[in-house]
Amino acid sequence: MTNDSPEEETRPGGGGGGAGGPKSGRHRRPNDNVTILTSSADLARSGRGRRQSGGGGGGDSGGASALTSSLDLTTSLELSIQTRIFKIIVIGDSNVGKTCLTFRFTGGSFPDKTEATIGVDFREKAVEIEGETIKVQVWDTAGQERFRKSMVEHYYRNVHAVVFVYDVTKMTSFRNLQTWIQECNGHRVSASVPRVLVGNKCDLVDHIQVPSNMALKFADAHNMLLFETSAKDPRESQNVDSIFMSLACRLKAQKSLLYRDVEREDGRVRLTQEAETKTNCPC
Ligand SMILES: Nc1nc2c(ncn2[C@@H]2O[C@H](COP(=O)(O)OP(=O)(O)OP(=O)(O)O)[C@@H](O)[C@H]2O)c(=O)[nH]1
Repeated sequence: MTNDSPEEETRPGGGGGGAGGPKSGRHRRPNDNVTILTSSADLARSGRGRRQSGGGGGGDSGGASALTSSLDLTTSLELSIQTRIFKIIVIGDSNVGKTCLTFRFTGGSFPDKTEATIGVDFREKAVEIEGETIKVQVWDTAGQERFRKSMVEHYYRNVHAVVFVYDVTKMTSFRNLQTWIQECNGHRVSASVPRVLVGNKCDLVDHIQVPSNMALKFADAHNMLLFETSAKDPRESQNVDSIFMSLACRLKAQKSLLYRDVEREDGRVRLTQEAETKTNCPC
């Protein structure tokens, strides 16, 4: 808690480790076709956000005004419904930096001060991928058992992607990943839900306990991509973005879970589940 392309299935190879330098191609940076809209204001500006409806115009007759309001409302409804939301949960031991990573992605900075997350904190960011605005809803979960036990069911319900985080300077946080994965599996998260592994605090180069090759082996064994990064080091901010953007790209390429299409029938709006979507997301 603060005070405050689908990813290709082929895993890039190579070694290398600490923050800052080239990361052996393990994580990919967002392609130029991917735009991050930093706030809900951006969302509105992009023409996809909610529009204000109602409020009669100067010379309109009552009927025309009502019709305009009705059309505005329909348009507004369509636009808001058409924005897909991807729920991504961030899981891992207490103190590994889950809050800081989510803060870096959604707020673009490193929080001055953090406290243990209680339950869950939600952070959201609108991003544009191949011309579509998508809301990435990040669930920053509590690492401490006592702050999470009543919430666990909610974490995994309708989740679209899972980010497992460990602290590269703390071997126990890496060893505990097994438990986090078991918990995730225990909540019947589908195999089609993408998972990634994140080693955080790479800026602490003199204190690294988890070698990159060990983490890579673990990631391979669990069919996950590995990102080694730092929420603190501003030079790593693009890599932090890449964690979430790669997932968003991959999710966009999959069948949508939340997106609903709007169909009109006799002037009425009908909501239907979206059919399979095919994209060529370049991420
Ligand atoms: N050096 C360094 N410190 C970090 C980094 N990320 C987080 N921290 C520090 O690690 C501590 C814990 O960070 P949080 O983001 O609150 O950890 P958390 O995983 O959310 O913890 P819980 O809410 O208890 O689950 C804080 O003191 C952060 O300042 C990083 O990349 N580098």
